[in-house]
Amino acid sequence: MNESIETRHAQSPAETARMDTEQLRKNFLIEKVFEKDTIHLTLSFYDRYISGGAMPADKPLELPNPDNLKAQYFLERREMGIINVGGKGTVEADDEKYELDFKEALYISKETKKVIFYSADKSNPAKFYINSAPAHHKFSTKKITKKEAEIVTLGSLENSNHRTINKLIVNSVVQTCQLQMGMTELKTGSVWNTMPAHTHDRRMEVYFYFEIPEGQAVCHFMGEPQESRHIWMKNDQAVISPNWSIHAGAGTSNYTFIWGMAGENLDYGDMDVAAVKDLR
Ligand SMILES: O=C(O)C(=O)C[C@H](O)C(=O)CO
Ligand SMILES: [Zn+2]
Repeated sequence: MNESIETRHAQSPAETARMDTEQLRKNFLIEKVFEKDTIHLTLSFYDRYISGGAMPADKPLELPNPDNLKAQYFLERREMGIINVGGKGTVEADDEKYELDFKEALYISKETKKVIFYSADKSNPAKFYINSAPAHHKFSTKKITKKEAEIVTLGSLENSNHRTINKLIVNSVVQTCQLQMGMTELKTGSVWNTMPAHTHDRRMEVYFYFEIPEGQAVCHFMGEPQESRHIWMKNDQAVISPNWSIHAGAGTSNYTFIWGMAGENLDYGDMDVAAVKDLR
């Protein structure tokens, strides 16, 4: 089997507050995103968001058509965002080929029938991190590099949260139905992302942590702002954040993460901020 799709049901804040470590991890953590010559996908019932990874090495990998979608093909009613977090690779979307280098992104429009993933060098395979949401309009497929991204620098070294937010798939850069994706890079010495933390009832979100150095980890905080829980994350793992949950993390070193979200609007700034002094 070179593909898998797992489903995750939506959990309420009250259920989540009663979960132990194992239950939290089972419901929200996505432990395995990348495996050589395999596509792993997780379908969350928060906004029917799909996240996962494709890592072609010895052979190209074709995007499957999971039975859960009951569609003629994966993107019949969906759009997709991809960010390469590995070696150089190519994504073929119908008859167009897009070369993606490390940290380059691709938005693929609804109604793209065939998507194939290739690596340029099997000894340094591409790792295509994939997010997908339901879509109701066909926009244009577009490659996005950091040059086209909207870039914002936030935080400070004094607050251990100096970071660069690369907004890659946002409505000022590319037209999408509901998908937004970007990548936040923490500066050396800064460990906190997304502080002050926030929720956004209008959208769910998935965080994918990478560039965590060997032997280090990130402690991801989730839950309602006054009822928080934590999940320890290793390199190349993702975590689902419900609309009602904060999503922030502190690492034992600096690191990079990809955020992806979908829901009611395309307004990146639409956040309900939880002041640090009020967190519990
Ligand atoms: O470090 C940050 O701050 C983020 O990257 C925040 C995410 O982009 C986010 O949560 C958007 O809603
Ligand atoms: Zn958010």
